[in-house]
Amino acid sequence: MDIPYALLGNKQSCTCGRDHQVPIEKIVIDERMLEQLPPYLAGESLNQVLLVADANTYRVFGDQVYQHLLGAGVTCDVHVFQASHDLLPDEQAIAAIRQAVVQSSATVVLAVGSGVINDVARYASYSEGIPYIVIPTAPSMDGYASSVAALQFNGVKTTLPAHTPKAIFVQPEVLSDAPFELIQAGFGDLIGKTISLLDWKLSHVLFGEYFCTKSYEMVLTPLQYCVEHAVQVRDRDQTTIKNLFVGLINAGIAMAMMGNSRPCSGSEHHCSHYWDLLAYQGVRPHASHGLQVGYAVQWMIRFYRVFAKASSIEAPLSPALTPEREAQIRAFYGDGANEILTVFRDKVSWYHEHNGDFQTRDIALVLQKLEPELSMLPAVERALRDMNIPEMMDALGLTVDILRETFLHANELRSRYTIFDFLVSQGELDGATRNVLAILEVAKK
Ligand SMILES: NC(=O)C1=CN([C@@H]2O[C@H](COP(=O)(O)OP(=O)(O)OC[C@H]3O[C@@H](n4cnc5c(N)ncnc54)[C@H](OP(=O)(O)O)[C@@H]3O)[C@@H](O)[C@H]2O)C=CC1
Ligand SMILES: O=C(CO)COP(=O)(O)O
Repeated sequence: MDIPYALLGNKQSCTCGRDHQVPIEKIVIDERMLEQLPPYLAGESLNQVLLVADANTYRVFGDQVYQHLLGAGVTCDVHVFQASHDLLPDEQAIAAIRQAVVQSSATVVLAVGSGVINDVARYASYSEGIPYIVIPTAPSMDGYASSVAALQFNGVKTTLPAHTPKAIFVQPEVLSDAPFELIQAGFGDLIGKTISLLDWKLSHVLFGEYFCTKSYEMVLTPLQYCVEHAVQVRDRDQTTIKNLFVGLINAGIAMAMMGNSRPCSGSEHHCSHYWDLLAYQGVRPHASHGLQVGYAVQWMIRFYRVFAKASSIEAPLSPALTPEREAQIRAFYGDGANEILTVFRDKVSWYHEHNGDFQTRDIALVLQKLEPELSMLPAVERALRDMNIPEMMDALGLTVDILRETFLHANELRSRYTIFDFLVSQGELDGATRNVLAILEVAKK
C-alpha cells in the first residue's frame, strides 16, 4: 500500500469532470522522522510552534517531540488537554486552542494525537488562519489527511469543512505500539467503507449523484486490503499495521479530493454518530468511533440483503418537515435540535434537487450495478468475525432497543442519501428494521 505522493500539493484534472487539490505538502513515514521536523519548520518559516496533545498522547510521544524541538532550538509552547474523561471535539476544546494560539503568537499548530486532537487542532488552526501539522499516535481513524473536521456540538456530530494538514510526520513504531483497541478502531473505520461506498454508489445509480471513480478507488483499495488482512491486523503484524495506516491516510486523501466525507461516511457512520449522541445524553458509555463504525457494518449488510430481495422500486417521495415531526425532533434532540432541523431541511432540498434526476425503478438493473460491492459482503463478514467485532454489542453499551431506535433515526443526522433513506422512501424502514433485528431473537432461543 503506497501513499499517492504525486497527488499531493498539485491541482489535478480528473475524468470525473472536476479538478482535485490535496494541499498536503509532505508526508514522512520514517523511524527518524523527528530529525526531519526542525529543518522542515525552518524551511517553511514556521518558527513559533504550538504543540497540542492530550494527557495520553503527550505521555506517549508528545513530550519526546517537545524535547526534540527544544533541543533543536525551535520555539515551542505546549497545550495539553488534561480532561479526566474523553475529550470532546466541541466549542470549548476549539476555543482553548485558539486562545493558546493567540497567547503564544503561534505560526503553526502541531497536533500530537489521534482523531479528536487532530480535528480540534485542524479546526482551531483553520479558524485562526494558520497551518497545522499532525503527528499521529494511533492508526485509529481516517481523518489525518482529510480536510473536514468532525465536531460535536450539543451532542450532535457535525462535520465542517476546514483544511488539510500542511504536513504529516509519522513514527511507525508509535503507531504499531498503540493500544490494540485503537488498531481495531482503525480497522473498523476502514471496513466501514464497504457501506459508505455502497451508499454513495446507490445514490449515484438512483439519482445520478456526482461520483468520482478515482476517489472511489482510493478508498476501495485499502478496504480490500483490510478485508484480506484481518487476521494479520488481529495478530499485530507490523507491516500490516503500517499498511492499515497508509490505507487510512489514502481514505483521508479521497475525502480531501472531494472536499467532503462522501466516500468514507454513510449509514454505518450515521449509526456511530447516533451512539455518540446517546453517550452525550448519558444513555450509554462513550466508545471509540472506529469500533462503533465497524460494529454497525454487519447490520448495514443485513439492510442491504433486505434491499437485494426487493421486487420493485417506488419513485421516492420527498420527506416533509411537518409540525409534528419538528416537535418530535425538538423533544428528543434538546439543545441539538437546531442542528438536526438544519439537516432535515438540507435533505428536503437534496430531494428537490435530485428527484428530477431519478434514474430507474428497475431493481434488477440497480442490483447489477451494485454487484461488485454486494459480492464482497461475505468476505467482509468473515473479516469482521476475524477481528471479533460482531460480538461487541455489550462492550459498546448497545441493546436491542438502542439498535432499533438507531436504525429508525440515524438518517436524521446527515442530509446524505443512504440505504436508510431508500428504505424510508419505500415505506420499508420499519419492516426492514424488524426483519434485521429478528436475528437477535433467534440467537436468544
Ligand atoms: N475529520 C475526519 O475526517 C475524521 C474524524 N474522525 C473523528 O475522530 C474521532 C475518533 O478518533 P480516535 O482516534 O478513534 O479516538 P479519540 O481521538 O476519541 O480518542 C483516542 C484516545 O486514545 C488515546 N491514545 C491515542 N493514541 C494513543 C497511544 N499511542 N497510546 C495510548 N493512548 C493513545 C488518547 O487518550 P485519552 O482520550 O484517553 O487521553 C486519545 O485521545 C471521532 O471524533 C471521529 O468523529 C474520524 C474519522 C475521520
Ligand atoms: O468519520 C468520518 C469518516 O471516517 C467523517 O464522517 P462524517 O462526515 O459523517 O462525520
